[in-house]
Amino acid sequence: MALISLDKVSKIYPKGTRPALDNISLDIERGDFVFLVGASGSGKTTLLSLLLREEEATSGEIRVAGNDLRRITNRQVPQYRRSLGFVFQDYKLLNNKTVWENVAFALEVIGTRRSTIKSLVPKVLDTVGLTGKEKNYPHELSGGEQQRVAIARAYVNHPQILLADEPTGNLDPTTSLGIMEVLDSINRTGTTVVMATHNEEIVNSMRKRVVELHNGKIVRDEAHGSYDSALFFPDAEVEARSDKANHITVPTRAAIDMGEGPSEGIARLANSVHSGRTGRYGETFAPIEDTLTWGKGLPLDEQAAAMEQTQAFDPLKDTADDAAVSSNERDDSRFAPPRVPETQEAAPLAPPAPPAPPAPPAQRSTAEATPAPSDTSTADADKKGE
Ligand SMILES: Nc1ncnc2c1ncn2[C@@H]1O[C@H](COP(=O)(O)OP(=O)(O)OP(=O)(O)O)[C@@H](O)[C@H]1O
Repeated sequence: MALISLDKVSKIYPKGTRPALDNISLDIERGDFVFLVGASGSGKTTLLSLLLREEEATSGEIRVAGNDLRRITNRQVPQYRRSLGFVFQDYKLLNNKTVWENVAFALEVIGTRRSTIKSLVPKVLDTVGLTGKEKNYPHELSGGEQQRVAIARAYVNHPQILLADEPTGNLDPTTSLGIMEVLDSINRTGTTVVMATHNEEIVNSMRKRVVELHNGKIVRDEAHGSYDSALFFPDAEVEARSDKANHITVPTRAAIDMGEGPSEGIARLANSVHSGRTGRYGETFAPIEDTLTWGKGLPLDEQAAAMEQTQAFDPLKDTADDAAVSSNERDDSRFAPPRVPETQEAAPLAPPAPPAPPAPPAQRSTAEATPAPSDTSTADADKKGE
C-alpha cells in the first residue's frame, strides 16, 4: 500500500466559493520525491495542510503511513505528526531560541532523552551544514541558513515523510540550490518528500515526479516531469515535453531511482543555477508578505503552544502505527543523517559531492525499494472533469 494515499478527496472551506480540492486521488510511494506545482490558488497548500492534518477533508479518504486521517482525533494529531516533518516558506523559527535550541526543542516536546538530544542535534546540524552556528539566533542568520535550521528541525526526528511548502520561496537561486541538496539528501535516505513549489528551474532540473493542480484538480502526474503547465500546451505537446523530460538513459534513471551515485538532478540544478538561468514563474525574489503560503499558517506562538501540548500528550494506544513512529523510543544510533556539502551560499561551480550512503534503518526495504511509477490515469480522468 502506498505510504500516502488520497481517494476521491475534496476540501471545501467554509467561505470557499469553489472546492479548494475537488475529488482528487493520488498515491505516493515510500521514498518518492514529489513536486506539487500549479498556479496560485490551485490547491497545493491545501493538499499539504490535509496531509499535516492542519485541515480535514470535506469528503474522501486520506491514509498516511497506515493512519486513516478521518479517525485521528484532535488529541491524537501531535502523535500523528511525529511521523512527519514540515518545512514552511517562512521558516517559522522560534526567534528567542538559538539554532541549537530551535532544533532541540522539536525533540524536547516529544520527550526525547537529554543525552539523545545532545547526540542528535549536532549530527543534524552537520547534515544541513550549520556546524558552528549553534549559538546564533535566527536574526543572526541568512535566509538560507534559517531555512536550514527549519529543515534540521523537521528532520531531526527522522520522519518518514517531509512536507515542504515553497521551501525556497524566499531564497536566491544559489541558496535554493543548497536547500535542494539538503532535501535531496534526505530523500535519498528513504524519506518521502512532497514539496509545493513555483520554482521552474528546480523542477526542471531535478526531474522528479510532478503533480500539477489546477482549480483543485490534478491535471498532470508525471514520473519525471517538468514544470511546464499542462494548461499552456495542448495534450500532444505536453506528452512530447514529458517524453523529453524523461529522456535520460535507462541505466542512469535506474541509478537515480535507486539512489545510487551522485544525484544528477542536483548536478543539473547546480549547472543551471550557475549558468544564471532563473525560473520563468519563479517567485524567488518576491517579498515574504506577498508569497506566504500555508493559508493561515501556524503563527509562532500557536505552533509553540501546540508543540508544548505534545509534551503533556500521552499516547493513547500502543498501536502498530504508533510503535512504528514512536520517536521518543528511538535510540540515537538509529539516526543516520545524510551528509550534504557545507553552506551553499558560496557554492562552487562543480556539482556537489554525493551524500554519504544512508544507514540501514533509513533505507527502503526490499519490497519497497522500487519506486512505483506514478499513475497518470488520474490526470487524464481529472482533465475530463475540467
Ligand atoms: N482558510 C481558507 N478559507 C477559505 N478559502 C481558502 C482557505 N485557504 C485556502 N483557500 C482557498 O482555497 C484555494 C486553494 O488555496 P491554496 O492555498 O491551497 O492554493 P495554493 O496552490 O497553495 O496557492 P499558492 O501557490 O498561492 O500558495 C484558493 O482558492 C484559496 O483562496
